[in-house]
Amino acid sequence: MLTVRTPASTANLGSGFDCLGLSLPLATTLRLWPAPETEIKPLGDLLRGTPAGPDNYVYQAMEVVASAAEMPLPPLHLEIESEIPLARGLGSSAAALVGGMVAANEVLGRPLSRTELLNLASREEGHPDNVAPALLGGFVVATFDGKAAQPIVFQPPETLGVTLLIPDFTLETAKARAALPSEYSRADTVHAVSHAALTAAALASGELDALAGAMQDRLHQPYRAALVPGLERILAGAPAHGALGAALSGAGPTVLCFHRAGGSTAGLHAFLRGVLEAEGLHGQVLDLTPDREGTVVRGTFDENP
Ligand SMILES: Nc1ncnc2c1ncn2[C@@H]1O[C@H](COP(=O)(O)OP(=O)(O)OP(=O)(O)O)[C@@H](O)[C@H]1O
Ligand SMILES: N[C@@H](CCO)C(=O)O
Repeated sequence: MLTVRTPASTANLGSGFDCLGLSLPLATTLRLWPAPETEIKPLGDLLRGTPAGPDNYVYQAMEVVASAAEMPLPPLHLEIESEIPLARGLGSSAAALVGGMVAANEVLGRPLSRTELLNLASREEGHPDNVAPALLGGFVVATFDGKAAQPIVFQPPETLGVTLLIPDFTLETAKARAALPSEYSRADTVHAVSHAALTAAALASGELDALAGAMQDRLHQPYRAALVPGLERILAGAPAHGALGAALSGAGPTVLCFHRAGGSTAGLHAFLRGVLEAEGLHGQVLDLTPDREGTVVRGTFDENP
């Protein structure tokens, strides 16, 4: 049996819109083996409602690789399980896409390189900031010119912890992107470039006290605040409650706070829950440490379970 495990990811980290991403330890897991006819089984509560046929996003990702490699997929059994809540800003679509692509590449005997897989996934997603950490793990800075992605991966400091506030409601990325303006002033552009660069430098150097200032953003968060009740209050108040910095995770509605790993996050949790309750919303607050491995493949397609 072939098993492919692909992590969740948080993109943007403030101003690093479409170019910064961090891999997180929740994962989507695919299990595949040969079968007389193709069968697709999404399992578990989080995948309820996702298609159990060839229109499933994971299988569509597999077909993208088959088409690029000009090789047909054999009939197969595909089980999909996920710990990543859908449409919450935690890279569920990137994990499904990258997992499916890596799985197809394994099934077909690895016709594509990792670089080719990353380029294909970036083209499908439109930007590399979730797919690159989903494939490569760790913290990724990546550009994308519409054809090829150029990633640099490094491991975040051991002292970096992550707190997520994951609301119960969903927000499709397409809707959250539609809320953004198509043009920005020079001042906002300079603000974005400088803050994204400073965020990357803070994470690369371990100068974590710079994060609160570095993670300021004028590019997407102000426009998405209307779609995420409580966002502005959290971004303004989190540092006073122990966060090193805070940002909307990807397209939202999850909000990400960094904290010092090993330190108490009780005050931060109480603050985040208080904002959620004040907005009349429900959700969960989770402490995690970054994923460092990216997509992991185990076993082979030849072995039946
Ligand atoms: N494991 C999966 N199997 C099938 N479809 C999936 C799976 N994971 C995600 N999807 C599809 O992707 C959609 C969510 O993608 P979307 O880009 O809106 O959000 P996200 O990837 O969770 O968040 P973000 O891109 O902001 O991090 C789901 O509604 C579903 O259609
Ligand atoms: N950079 C993307 C991440 C979500 O896919 C966005 O914020 O829209």
